[in-house]
Amino acid sequence: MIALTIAGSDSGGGAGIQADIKTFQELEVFGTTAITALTAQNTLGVYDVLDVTPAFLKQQLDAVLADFNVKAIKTGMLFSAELIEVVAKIVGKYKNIPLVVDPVMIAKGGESLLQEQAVEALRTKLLPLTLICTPNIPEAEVLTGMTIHNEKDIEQAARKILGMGVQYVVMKGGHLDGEFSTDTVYWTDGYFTMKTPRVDTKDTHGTGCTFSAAITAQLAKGLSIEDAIIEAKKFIHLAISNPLSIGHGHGHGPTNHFAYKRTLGNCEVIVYES
Ligand SMILES: Nc1ncnc2c1ncn2[C@@H]1O[C@H](COP(=O)(O)OP(=O)(O)O)[C@@H](O)[C@H]1O
Ligand SMILES: Cc1ncc(COP(=O)(O)O)c(N)n1
Repeated sequence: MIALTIAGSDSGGGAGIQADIKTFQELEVFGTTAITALTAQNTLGVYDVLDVTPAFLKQQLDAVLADFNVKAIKTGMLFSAELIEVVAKIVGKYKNIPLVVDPVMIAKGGESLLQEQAVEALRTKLLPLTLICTPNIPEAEVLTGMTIHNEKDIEQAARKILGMGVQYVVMKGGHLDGEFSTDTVYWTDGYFTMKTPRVDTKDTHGTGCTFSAAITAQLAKGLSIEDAIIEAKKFIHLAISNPLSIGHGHGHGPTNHFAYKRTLGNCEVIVYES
């Protein structure tokens, strides 16, 4: 099975393209890539960003899609409106390949990974092509212009994002408080909720990338949309709850991409169906 990630490189290895390939590998999916930008980054922050030209991103996408039988595609850091336009134009020609969009905007350290002017291109060009979009709460606020305080707001924001052309929205609850880290999956006429215990840690660098890469890998392997998302929730919970404790310890350390296989995917996800 082959998957493609269109994302930024994280020199620190915990997020971005590196997190995606490690996750694909762990799930026995062959990873191909189209890199949008290089970041000079570690557990303490992003020090610099160097984006590729739209023409070079197109070359990478054309090279991969012309040769490989790609079964699922994900996007991560897309950085600019120009790069989003290239992705939408090319991915739009492959409507049969499921597209997972992680609308990456801000790194855990607060640095911007998406230019402000690019949000509109994300909304209008890419979201209409998207099977599954995985915003965290701050990203959902930017996409919808809403302020999210409670479950009712989460549902309203999700419904707004569905209105932008997305088929399934996974509203991630990593940024909320509480005993559980709860994500809710919405589609036009239903939703379900997934809960795993919240791990008390600041080593959450790359959680969103890893989660969306795991969904993409499971789709590439042929799982249903619901099963792919639930299996990915196990993957990310195990990755967060088996810490690697690397880096200097003052910042956000990476999650453990080896944990899923080592624990045989052994993790309970509480699922409430609507
Ligand atoms: N401390 C935590 N304990 C358990 N699960 C978490 C924790 N933080 C995040 N998650 C889970 O990790 C996934 C990514 O969520 P989140 O951290 O909100 O994304 P992002 O990296 O985009 O900010 C979600 O499934 C979320 O519930
Ligand atoms: C290149 C790159 N892409 C994405 C993220 C976001 O990481 P997270 O998954 O923690 O939101 C990042 N820090 N760097």
